Amino acid sequence: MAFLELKNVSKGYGATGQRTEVLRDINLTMEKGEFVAIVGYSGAGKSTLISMIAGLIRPDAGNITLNDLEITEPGPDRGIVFQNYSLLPWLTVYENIHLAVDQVFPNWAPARKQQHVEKYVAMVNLTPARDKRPSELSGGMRQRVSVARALAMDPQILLLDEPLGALDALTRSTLQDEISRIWSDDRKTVVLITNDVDEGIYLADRIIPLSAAPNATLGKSVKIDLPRPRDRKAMNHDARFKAIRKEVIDYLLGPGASKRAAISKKLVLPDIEPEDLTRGRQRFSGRKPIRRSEIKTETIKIDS
Ligand SMILES: Nc1ncnc2c1ncn2[C@@H]1O[C@H](COP(=O)(O)OP(=O)(O)OP(=O)(O)O)[C@@H](O)[C@H]1O
Repeated sequence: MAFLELKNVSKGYGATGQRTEVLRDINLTMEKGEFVAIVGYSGAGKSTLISMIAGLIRPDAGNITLNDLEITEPGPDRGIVFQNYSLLPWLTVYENIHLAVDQVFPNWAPARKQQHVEKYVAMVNLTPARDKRPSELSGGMRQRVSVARALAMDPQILLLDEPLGALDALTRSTLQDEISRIWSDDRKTVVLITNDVDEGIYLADRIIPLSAAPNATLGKSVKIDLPRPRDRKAMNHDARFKAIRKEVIDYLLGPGASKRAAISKKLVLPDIEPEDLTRGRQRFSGRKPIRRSEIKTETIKIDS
């Protein structure tokens, strides 16, 4: 029995006549403790997909089960980290996490709650900032609080919806390292939504491309059999890494994608890292978000 299972899940928005079918026939099974990255175009329906797993929205067709129980609403068994932090601005780092712990473990003694919160504050290296409010924190620190808050609720599965998307490149790679370390210690089941193919390969056990909407669907799941802990720089020269990246990008740029691109030239492609980071122009100089208007599929060149 799979731990998480999505069976023939479809979802669209809008009334009849103006309706867009965003996701079609999504099938996914995950084992407990697995880290799966789903990578796709902007607007493909990644947030829609993770929101359905979170129980925030319901599929139009198909069903989603966690531990063989159908997901029909949000629950503490699923911890979510969004791109926009979603912290309470009037509470400190400690208090933001404590509030979540209070909700999930109301019967714990105060000392146990305190110890639990301190553990997760320390796990994300925020002990020196424990009494600061979100406005006093950098974007990376805020996202660390979000990760700590989600983990402190001890969910069965962690849903990461482009958690690093709003961060500068250097902070992003630091947080990738932290997520990787925390996952290695904790072995939670994780679904990571990202538009960065390299980020998915660096962090996950499997990476699955999502084609562009409408009717976006998951492509072939690619196993990431690269040893852990992974070395970002060495990985760039690894033949297996290049093969995985090529397979994912080929799917995203494949015949279906180019047909759709011919209809809409405004597709935003996933971030693609330069192969040699010592010569890389983008990662350490701060990768800017790609604007739709800046990118046309036919101008993208991928080194393999
Ligand atoms: N509540 C909604 N009502 C109507 N349309 C919606 C709604 N939510 C999302 N959509 C549309 O569904 C499509 C997929 O959106 P979604 O946010 O899931 O994509 P995404 O892959 O997460 O995009 P991004 O990477 O840019 O965040 C988009 O065209 C979006 O405009």
